[in-house]
Amino acid sequence: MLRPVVIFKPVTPQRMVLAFNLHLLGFGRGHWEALSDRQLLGPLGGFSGQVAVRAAGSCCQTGGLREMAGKKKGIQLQTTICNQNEWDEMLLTKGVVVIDVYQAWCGPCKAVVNLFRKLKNDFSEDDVLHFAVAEADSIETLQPFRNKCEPVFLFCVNGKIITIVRGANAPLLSKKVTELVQEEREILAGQKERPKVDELVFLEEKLSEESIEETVPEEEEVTYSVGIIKPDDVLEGRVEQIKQKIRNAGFGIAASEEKMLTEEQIREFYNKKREEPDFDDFVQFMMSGPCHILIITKKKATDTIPLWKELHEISESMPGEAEAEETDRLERTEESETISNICDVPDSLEDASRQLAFFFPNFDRKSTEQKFEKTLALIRPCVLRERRESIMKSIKDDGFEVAMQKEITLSEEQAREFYKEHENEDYFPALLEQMTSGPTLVLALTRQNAIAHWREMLGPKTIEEAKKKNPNSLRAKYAVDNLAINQLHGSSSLTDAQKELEFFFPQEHTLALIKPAAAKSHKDEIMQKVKDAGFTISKIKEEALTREMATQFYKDHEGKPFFEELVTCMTEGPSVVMVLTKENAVQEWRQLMGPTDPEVAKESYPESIRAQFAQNILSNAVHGSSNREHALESIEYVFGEIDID
Ligand SMILES: Nc1ncnc2c1ncn2[C@@H]1O[C@H](COP(=O)(O)OP(=O)(O)OP(=O)(O)O)[C@@H](O)[C@H]1O
Repeated sequence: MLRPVVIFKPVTPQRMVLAFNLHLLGFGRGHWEALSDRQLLGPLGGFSGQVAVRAAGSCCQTGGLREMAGKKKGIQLQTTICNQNEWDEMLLTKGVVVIDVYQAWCGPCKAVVNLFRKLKNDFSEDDVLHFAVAEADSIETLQPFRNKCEPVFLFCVNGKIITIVRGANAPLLSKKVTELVQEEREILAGQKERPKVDELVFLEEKLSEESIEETVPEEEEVTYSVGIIKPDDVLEGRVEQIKQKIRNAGFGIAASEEKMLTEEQIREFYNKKREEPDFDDFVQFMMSGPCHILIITKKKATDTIPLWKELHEISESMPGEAEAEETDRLERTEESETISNICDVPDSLEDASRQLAFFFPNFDRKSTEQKFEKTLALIRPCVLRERRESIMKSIKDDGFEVAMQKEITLSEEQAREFYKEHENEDYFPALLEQMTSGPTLVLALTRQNAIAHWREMLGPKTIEEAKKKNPNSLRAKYAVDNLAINQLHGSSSLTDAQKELEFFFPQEHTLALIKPAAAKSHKDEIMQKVKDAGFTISKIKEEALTREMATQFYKDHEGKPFFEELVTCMTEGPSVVMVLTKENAVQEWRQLMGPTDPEVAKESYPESIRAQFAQNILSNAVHGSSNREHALESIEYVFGEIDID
């Protein structure tokens, strides 16, 4: 897994001294209580050899949130660790302790309790397995886990936190527990030496949601091959068509470069053909003009080389001329040319690796794999009117996701601001005129290497150059007669992309509230939806609204027949109140909430929160600010003047 979560460091002498002192002071054995339910909790004994549990109700916090599983039976499966002292005390426990680190607003993870109970039963004879819960906010050591939506399980073995599982991943939790308990058994039975394990140190930055989202998951691992597009195809302008064909066949293109190959490079790449009679002529031909060299990628799971070999066998041809709607034509084939005539590739993985190092010595696989980027794309007014569908198809076909989009007619002031770096250019007046002439489609596009890839699809900046050098590029294909301004824009660097995305999609805050009935029954599911939709939870608290607060929220409805009932419904128990942050947060949260009436929501937007979790129109699960001004007003009302940014 590439997810960077922790670094390792040995346990510090100070920690050991602290633990030892706590033990001397009587923390540990005296402070924890053993329970007599042997089946559930193991045999009685000294602290180091017994299940460490606290009697129900001894926790420093009370209330529904902190109800432990198993309370109904009068015993707790999981010990509650309330503060740093108790955390340090827990570290004295011998054996394996599985700690559910939770947030106050969502409580301990209920989904795993049955699994833990089963594991406890399975290993009841060993007395080496213990379970605990710890609220991230009340323990300094757990500071890096604060304000996270996902449950986190830490594994403490013999006083050291040695591993971590994120999410209520039952199979993984079960596997880890089983492995660790079995190892403990062997160690206790003298069959195995205790292995030297480093303790985990939690790093807040590395645990941030962003770093997780920006990292390519393991299953996305890719393999690489080098492809060469020959000089005649380059000279006759077929490079883009060939690349498109390669992408259509399910491959990615991580890099591409036009260059004159040296004789040595050609002989090296085509080494296998060296015995063929016309090999020298072929080498001369390859040196007759620039080639286009590609790094072709394929997800590892699908095995690059065999698939690539299959491509050699597919009898297909490329279309002749470039035309505006040629994406469709690319799909049509004339049965004459094999793909191996279009683009040459090595035969084996070993060759591919060698060629990659040979042609692209500086190519950094790791950084390429991890560059999952967002870029800004503009489709300008003239072309948007005529060719919207076809451009959107090219975007989707090339593996882009549209993360955000809006149509906007720029005012002259906005256009001047956006293009201020171009204001001394000859084309500036024409650009202003074009950008203010009607709606522009603004897109935030995501995929691996989005910035470079989108620019590559766009082609050269001027229409003249695009038509000459890359007639299949989008700027050439979608040029508008008599207009010198190209019709599509893409950010040129990561910094530009961030700046431009911020210009069109500024980060916004909204006030979101989970109403009392839903907070009671569906909090976890709703929080998961918030997280899945990519919101940052900038502030959160759980509290019962006063009538005054509820009236303030819904002041626009005062006097309506349902108003009193609405206020009652809003004050009948604790709500979860949040500041959600994202580009376009107000609108996106309202979209995720769904229509006011859950019956309508079920019809028109069944995935929405209200469709899934609302009871009725009054108790309709969630509330959200209706516009930016309301959002700022309500945020200040609930959280005071806060600096969220
Ligand atoms: N006709 C109605 N009958 C009963 N309750 C209603 C009715 N219309 C609105 N409500 C309640 O008043 C709340 C505020 O109404 P509004 O029209 O502002 O809906 P909304 O903007 O979708 O929801 P919210 O403001 O809660 O985010 C709704 O969430 C709903 O609970």
